[in-house]
Amino acid sequence: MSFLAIDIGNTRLKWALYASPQPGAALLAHGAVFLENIDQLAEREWQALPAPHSILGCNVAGDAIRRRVEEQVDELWEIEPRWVVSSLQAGGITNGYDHPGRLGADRFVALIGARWHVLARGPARPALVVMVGTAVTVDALDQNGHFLGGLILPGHGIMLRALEGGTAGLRVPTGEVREFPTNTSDALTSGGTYAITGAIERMHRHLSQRCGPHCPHAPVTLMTGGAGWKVAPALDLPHELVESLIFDGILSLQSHRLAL
Ligand SMILES: Nc1ncnc2c1ncn2[C@@H]1O[C@H](COP(=O)(O)OP(=O)(O)O)[C@@H](O)[C@H]1O
Ligand SMILES: CC(C)(COP(=O)(O)O)[C@@H](O)C(=O)NCCC(=O)O
Ligand SMILES: [K+]
Repeated sequence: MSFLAIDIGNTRLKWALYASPQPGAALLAHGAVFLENIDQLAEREWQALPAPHSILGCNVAGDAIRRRVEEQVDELWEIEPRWVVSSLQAGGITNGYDHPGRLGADRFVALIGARWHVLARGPARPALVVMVGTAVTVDALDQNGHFLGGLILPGHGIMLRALEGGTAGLRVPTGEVREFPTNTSDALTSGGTYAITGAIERMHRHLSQRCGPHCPHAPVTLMTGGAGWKVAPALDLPHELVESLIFDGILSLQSHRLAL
């Protein structure tokens, strides 16, 4: 009953083949390709994979990309991939967005993955769910699994490209994160990093204040996304890098679906 999970972001398509559609299932294979290379998935990354029994994906890169990925699946297997659509509730969370269907599917499954991690470890507690990708999202889940809301801000790459494009003097190599940057490269890298960590620290404060009085457990901060490792060292909060968070959410959703 192997299961293929697909996460399509605005920079890369990530995929993971599991032995079965349950959280904690054995990981058989996984990979990531930049979006410009998705038309080679069938003849490269997926070519030697055993046919999965089911496929569930989340996509925030638009319908054209989704159709191109479906063509790659069709080239290899007789399976219709299913795609996550954000909704009012699923996988143990409730969605407080004004229009629940408009929450990015990757954010939605990351929240479900975070809820699974929280409950797998012990008593229910709030969670701050940070995804550092093309964009950065900082989402707040209360101790009951209710999504309170979240921030969207530019990822490092977009910030730097915006600054390069909007100025004459900021085309410089990447620098280091410093408390008091003394050159352009360090100033840009530190500015971008602290914009991201500052937003995370601010949302952590909001969530702690919201849930503090009647929740014995402080929020847990779970970070994921391709650039998470770059930001984590500068974050002034206890946190955990969970590379598989989105896939954990997709697995949880698929297991609920099969349980219905
Ligand atoms: N191999 C890589 N090459 C370039 N950038 C990478 C790589 N791996 C991770 N990144 C970083 O992670 C970001 C993409 O992360 P990812 O989580 O895949 O984004 P998305 O989900 O938006 O597609 C890039 O903007 C870059 O900062
Ligand atoms: C915010 C995002 C662009 C993040 O995408 P990513 O950085 O993972 O490519 C994506 O979650 C999205 O398109 N959201 C829809 C709008 C919203 O969530 O409000
Ligand atoms: K993402």
